[in-house]
Amino acid sequence: MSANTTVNSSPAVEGKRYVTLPARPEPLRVAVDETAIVVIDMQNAYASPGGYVDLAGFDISGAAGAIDRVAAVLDTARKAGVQIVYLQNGWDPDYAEAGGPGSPNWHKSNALKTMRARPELHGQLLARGGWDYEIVDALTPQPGDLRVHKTRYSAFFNSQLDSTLRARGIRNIVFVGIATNVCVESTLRDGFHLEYFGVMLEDATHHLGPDYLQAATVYNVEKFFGWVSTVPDFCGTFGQIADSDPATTIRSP
Ligand SMILES: C/C(=C/NC(N)=O)C(=O)O
Repeated sequence: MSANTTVNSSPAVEGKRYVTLPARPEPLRVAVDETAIVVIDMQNAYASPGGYVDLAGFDISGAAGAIDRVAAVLDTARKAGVQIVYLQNGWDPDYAEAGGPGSPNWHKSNALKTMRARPELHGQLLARGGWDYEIVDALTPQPGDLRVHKTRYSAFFNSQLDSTLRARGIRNIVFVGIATNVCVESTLRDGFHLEYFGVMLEDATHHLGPDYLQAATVYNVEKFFGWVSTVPDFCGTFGQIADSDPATTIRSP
């Protein structure tokens, strides 16, 4: 397929609204009501000073800009009638869901490691019900948005995400959130294997670690697992339609 040929994620059906999102490596034509925004872990843990990744020593200076750009995406999506699904990463307050020493998560989770190194933080990081687990104030979910809890990096693992999306006929997922190279990429990859068309808005994501990790995920998504687009392109495309706007509806010839 040539680099500029538009990819259709589903056959055209009369009465449905379609848009063509500029993306790399190809523009992607999607049905609006088969598309969801999946907001990965825009929680205080990952995006606020004093949250888990800040306390664990990661640079979160890029998170504030990501919050603003995610807010713009969500505003446009709501006006276009696109379903929004918020993922929240974490565990029960007793950390039973985190797994014990028999789980690799217990050994690799930087939140758990930080709490073991600083016992005064025990019970505060990524615990459901606490400030760290909550979505940042600027992105508070609105009526009609959905929230899905997850306990590992991939939002598809042991969660209700797949059934939540399938029940609503979603085939296309537009990903925003943190961290590009961990939970965003893990979820987009698993989505690919579950037959979802994944689009990452590169400027509405933020990575953890060196800058080359953002570039690496962008490369992986563009080359192997999905499509890469931007906030201006998403807002420019979906901003042209309002909920139930007939202008983009496919009609029989
Ligand atoms: C490192 C990390 C990443 N999470 C994410 N939301 O990408 C974690 O949860 O510990």
